[in-house]
Amino acid sequence: MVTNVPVASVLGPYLHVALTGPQVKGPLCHYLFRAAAEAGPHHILKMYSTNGSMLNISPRLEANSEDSYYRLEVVAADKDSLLFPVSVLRLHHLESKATEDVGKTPDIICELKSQVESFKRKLESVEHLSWMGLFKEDGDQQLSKFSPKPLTPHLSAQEERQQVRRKFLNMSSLQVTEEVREHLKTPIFDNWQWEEAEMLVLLQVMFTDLDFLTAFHIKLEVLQNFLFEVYCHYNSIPFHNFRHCFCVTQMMYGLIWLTDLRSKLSRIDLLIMLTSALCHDLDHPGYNNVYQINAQTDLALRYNDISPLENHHCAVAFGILSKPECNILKNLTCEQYKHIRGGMIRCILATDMARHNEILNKFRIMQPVFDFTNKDHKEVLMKIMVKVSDISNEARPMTVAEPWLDCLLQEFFNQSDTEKLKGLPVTPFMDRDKVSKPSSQTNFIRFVLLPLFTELTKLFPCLEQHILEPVRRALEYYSDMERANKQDCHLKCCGGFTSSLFLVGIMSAISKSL
Ligand SMILES: Nc1nc2c(ncn2[C@@H]2O[C@@H]3COP(=O)(O)O[C@H]3[C@H]2O)c(=O)[nH]1
Ligand SMILES: [Zn+2]
Repeated sequence: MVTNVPVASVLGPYLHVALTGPQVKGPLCHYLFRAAAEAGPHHILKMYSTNGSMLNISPRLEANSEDSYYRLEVVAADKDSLLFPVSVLRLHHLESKATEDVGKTPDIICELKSQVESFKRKLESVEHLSWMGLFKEDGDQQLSKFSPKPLTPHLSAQEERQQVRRKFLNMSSLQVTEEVREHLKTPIFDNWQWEEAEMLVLLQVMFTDLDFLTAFHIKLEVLQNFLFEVYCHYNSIPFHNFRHCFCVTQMMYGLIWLTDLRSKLSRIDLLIMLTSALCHDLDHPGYNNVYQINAQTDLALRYNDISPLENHHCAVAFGILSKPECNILKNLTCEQYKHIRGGMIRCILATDMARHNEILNKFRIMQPVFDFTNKDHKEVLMKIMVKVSDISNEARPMTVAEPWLDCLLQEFFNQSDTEKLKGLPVTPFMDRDKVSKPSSQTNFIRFVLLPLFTELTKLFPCLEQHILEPVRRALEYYSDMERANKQDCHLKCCGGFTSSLFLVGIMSAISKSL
């Protein structure tokens, strides 16, 4: 632990720090050494400001005063632990052992337990987002829209899924009205009003209305098994969940109709795009590639740090397809299967944002001479279509898009909290202490969405009104919000800082491929 303290820490700020005992002062590294030595090699240090927010331990920490001392805490979790479950288990173990030896639970263990519980509550609650104005006036209503449905207490996850399956199978797709079918083909479709079983029916409608069942001899029952397994393999996490999968697939479906791709690409390529959208985030754990690599997770080890998540999503997809009762590709020729497998792997791996510039630049070069009969051109277009669908929330009406941003930030903050707790590098644009909702979005729209959507709109000018204009309106909306926030002195500092943080963060992720 001590040897991991960066050399620069020696030059760190002069600090007033409260350790467990009295308040003391001196350079940052002094406390790190002292606390690390006291804590032992498997513990993690956390630093808090006087108002209780967690700080990055770094030489750039601001020097403070006796009135605004920092608090340094030791967390009972080691670097291999799965954070809370394991640390809580360890505490229980420690508690029972200490109780056996001493006859009562020592104060230090009570204190540690209450710290773990309080941090756990902080991670699980979404109220902390309110300080950034994350919720509009009717916050409660919105919260209920995007927060996961509470499980019926007596139902296990398994039973709940079976209930969804029964509902799904009992609902005939014929019940989906013509009006809903038409709506499903547009980016203004409101995903929040549908429950899981209904989303499964709507996915079934997408596959049937594109004639995939007849073209590829897919039995309805097999399609239903496949869709249900896909649903089961998304996790209940704030953003990368089954509803996100539904949205991305629905946007892909909408784009296919809006751009009349049915007349430009083969049916098999459309199947690749829709199925890739459906499977692109399967079994997402809620922690991104940077985390996987820094934390040396099993996924990073398995895939040698190369797009670990996207490789995993793809492997899970083909795992599902390997079950005969779910295999929608089983009646295809070997040649067709190989084509679809290759296409899906390319499309799903293309959703790694570290490859964003590489793929967008390829598309830019092809743009002036784009040829729908050219294999390379088609492959890049298919990747671009999946990428656009994946990050298309802001192309939706504001009432649909905004709750998605809240969900995304919740997942970001969960990750950065964990990074802090485990002593890993903190991903800057995910840090709850540094990021604000409008600055995160204005930067994402300016530097990622507009360049990508503009390029696709050059090929399909009709998309201007459907995806470019709403994104421009969203930029105005968040720019106004940013300006309003800047009138508040505290947020002014955060906002300015966040812009540069965002750029450093997202651009370093994006430029990895260059
Ligand atoms: N700030 C911001 N980031 C987004 C938005 N939509 C998608 N992203 C990011 O783009 C990434 C696309 O790939 P991931 O799903 O891994 O993670 C996604 C987020 O990090 C958005 O609306 N705002
Ligand atoms: Zn996604």
